[in-house]
Amino acid sequence: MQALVTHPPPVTATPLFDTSALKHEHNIPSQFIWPHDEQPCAETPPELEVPPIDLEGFLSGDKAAMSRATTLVNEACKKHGFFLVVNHAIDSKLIAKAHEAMDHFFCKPYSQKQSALRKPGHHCGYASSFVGRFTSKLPWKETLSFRYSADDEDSNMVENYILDLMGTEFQEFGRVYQEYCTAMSNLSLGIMELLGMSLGVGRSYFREFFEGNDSIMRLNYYPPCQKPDLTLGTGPHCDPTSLTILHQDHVGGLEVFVDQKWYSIPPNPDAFVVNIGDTFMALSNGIYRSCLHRAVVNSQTPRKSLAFFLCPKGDKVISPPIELFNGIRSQRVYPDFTWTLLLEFTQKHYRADMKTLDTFTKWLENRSDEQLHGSKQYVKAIKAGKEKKRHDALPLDSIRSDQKDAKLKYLGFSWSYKI
Ligand SMILES: C=C1C[C@]23C[C@H]1CC[C@H]2[C@]1(C)CCC[C@@](C)(C(=O)O)[C@H]1[C@@H]3C(=O)O
Ligand SMILES: O=C(O)CCC(=O)C(=O)O
Ligand SMILES: [Fe+2]
Repeated sequence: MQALVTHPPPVTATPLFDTSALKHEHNIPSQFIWPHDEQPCAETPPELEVPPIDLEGFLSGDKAAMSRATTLVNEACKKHGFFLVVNHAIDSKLIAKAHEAMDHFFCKPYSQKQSALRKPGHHCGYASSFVGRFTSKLPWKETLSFRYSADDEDSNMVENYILDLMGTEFQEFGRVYQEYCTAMSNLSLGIMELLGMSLGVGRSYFREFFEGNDSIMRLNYYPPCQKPDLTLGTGPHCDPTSLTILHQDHVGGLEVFVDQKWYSIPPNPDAFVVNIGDTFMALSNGIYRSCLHRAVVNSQTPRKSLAFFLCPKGDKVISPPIELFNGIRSQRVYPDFTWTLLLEFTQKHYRADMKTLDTFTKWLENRSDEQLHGSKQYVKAIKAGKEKKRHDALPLDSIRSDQKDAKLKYLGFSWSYKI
């Protein structure tokens, strides 16, 4: 398992990588070169055949359209956690303005973008190739991330954040993304109705769960790279968040891992790419899969993508509705947790990849043992097999299927089995 704590190298040792400055460089710094088995395919992989979901049809209440949409979403989310949404009613002019605003920011000199620099351990702000955060397998991208809250009292959070960060020159930028994030939040609630229906828990369950969402908007800017077969714009990962609504520009580069192979997702300006994240996989009790995906770069053209990461309020307990572990799938797959804790895990302890949720579960258990019994020595003794666990919690894999009601309680999360 990867080291849980990634200490950034001492400031003096951190070489300054501005991927935009490196776009013509043929001699790529080694920190950007990925291990051979993770490097992108030499040829663009085949396109994934994904039937687009007609959201307007579903929301209209037309029985045939609703049935088709719920069936397609159920199949896609059980198989790979990815689908396309069309007829989404998002104004194409707003999408175009969001892409233009992005160019306005990323074309600024590095020194100006640096004023928005992400602070260590925090997810908001500007990052370039994540220098100082990771020491290898650096992503070939620049990003700008900020929070969006659907609560009324925070109705201008995005606009105010951007104004504070970048000044009045970016006032219009802030207005565009305030409007764009509000549109994404409303779109995601419609998709939550669809997911609720497709899982058989009703239209309102997940819609209500995410009404007051506290989400993340991320702008991805991928400069050209002269060694696109050795680097990655975004490495293979599952989003730790609940649902991602992504709009990619005309360039292409998003790839999804299905049936042990990578597939490319061709750009479609009229569609949003939607993928299930780790948190919704837990909310579905593992019935829907968190989508494994990555982004490749090219040697000619910058690529941009707008990613809206739907997240619940930080303190809501991530626990599946009982209907999802009271029948066919009789056991809980993941423990209760909060998004605040999982977000902290990805920002301070672990680089999100395709194993984040499993690693997080183990981290929670170890952390709870330490907290419960207050000693690292205890955990070390457990690991050395010198001591039995002094509480009724059993590791997930040792739960016997005949257990009627094993209550496993850890600090920070709890789960119970009703079999
Ligand atoms: C909560 C988040 C962490 C990341 C941004 C959002 C959702 C996706 C995550 C990420 C993109 C997964 C791949 C690794 C990562 C470090 C990245 O390449 O940006 C992740 C983001 C992050 O931790 O900043
Ligand atoms: O840029 C893309 O197409 C994908 C980006 C992504 O997966 C992410 O930001 O989580
Ligand atoms: Fe992602």
